[in-house]
Amino acid sequence: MKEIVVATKNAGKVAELAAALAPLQIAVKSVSDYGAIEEPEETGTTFTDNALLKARYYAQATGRACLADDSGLEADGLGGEPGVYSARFAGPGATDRANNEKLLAELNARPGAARTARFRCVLAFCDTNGQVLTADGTCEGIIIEEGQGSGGFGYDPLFFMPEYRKTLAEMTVAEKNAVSHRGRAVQVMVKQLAGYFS
Ligand SMILES: O=P(O)(O)OP(=O)(O)OP(=O)(O)OC[C@H]1O[C@@H](n2cnc3c(O)ncnc32)[C@H](O)[C@@H]1O
Ligand SMILES: [Mg+2]
Repeated sequence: MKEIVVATKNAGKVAELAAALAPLQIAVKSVSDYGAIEEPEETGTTFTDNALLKARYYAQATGRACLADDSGLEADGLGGEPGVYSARFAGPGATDRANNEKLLAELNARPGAARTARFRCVLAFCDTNGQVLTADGTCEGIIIEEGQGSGGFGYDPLFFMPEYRKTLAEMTVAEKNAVSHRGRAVQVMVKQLAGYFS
C-alpha cells in the first residue's frame, strides 16, 4: 500500500503537512500510529542535518517511509537567532509561550534592532531503502510587539505578513500553507513524491 508517515511530534506541523499531502491520494499516517516512539536528539547544526536525522530515525523506528520537518525562525535583529534552536529558545522543553516571551524580551532589549524575520523549513523524506528526497521553503515577515491570533503554533502570533495584513496565527491552515515556509517546501516535496509513488 502507498503510504507516508508524517514524522513529527508537533501537532501543528502534522495538520499542515497532512492537508498539503492530501492531493497525492496516498494514506497519510502519523508517528503516533506506530506506538510510543521516543523523540531523537536534534544534534544537527543546520535545518537540513536535523530534517535528515529525523527522517532516517523515524523510518528506522516505524519501518515505513517517513517525512520529517525541521524548521525555525531567524530574527534579523538577533543575528539570525533562534534558528535551528527555535524550539529550545527559552530552554529544553520550552513552551511556545515562553519562547515568544523570550523573543520579545531579546528584541526589546535592543532598541532600534530590525524587526524583520523569516521562517525556514527543510523537509526530508526517507524510505525503508534509505532513499532520500529533500525540499525547502522560506517566508518573510515582521515580529510585532504583541501576539495576534489563535491559530497555528509556535511563533505564529508574533509573525506578521504585511502583504496579507495578518499574522500566521490569523490564517486558516489552507491560507498558511499557501504562503508559509512549510507550505512552500511541501509544494516542492509533493511534486517529487508524485514521481516517487507513480
Ligand atoms: O522536531 P519535531 O518533532 O518535528 O517538532 P518541533 O516542534 O520540535 O520542531 P523543530 O524541532 O523543527 O523546531 C521548530 C520550532 O520552530 C518554530 N516553528 C517552526 N515552524 C513554525 C511555524 O510554522 N509557525 C510558528 N513557529 C514555527 C516552533 O517553535 C517549532 O517548535
Ligand atoms: Mg524538534
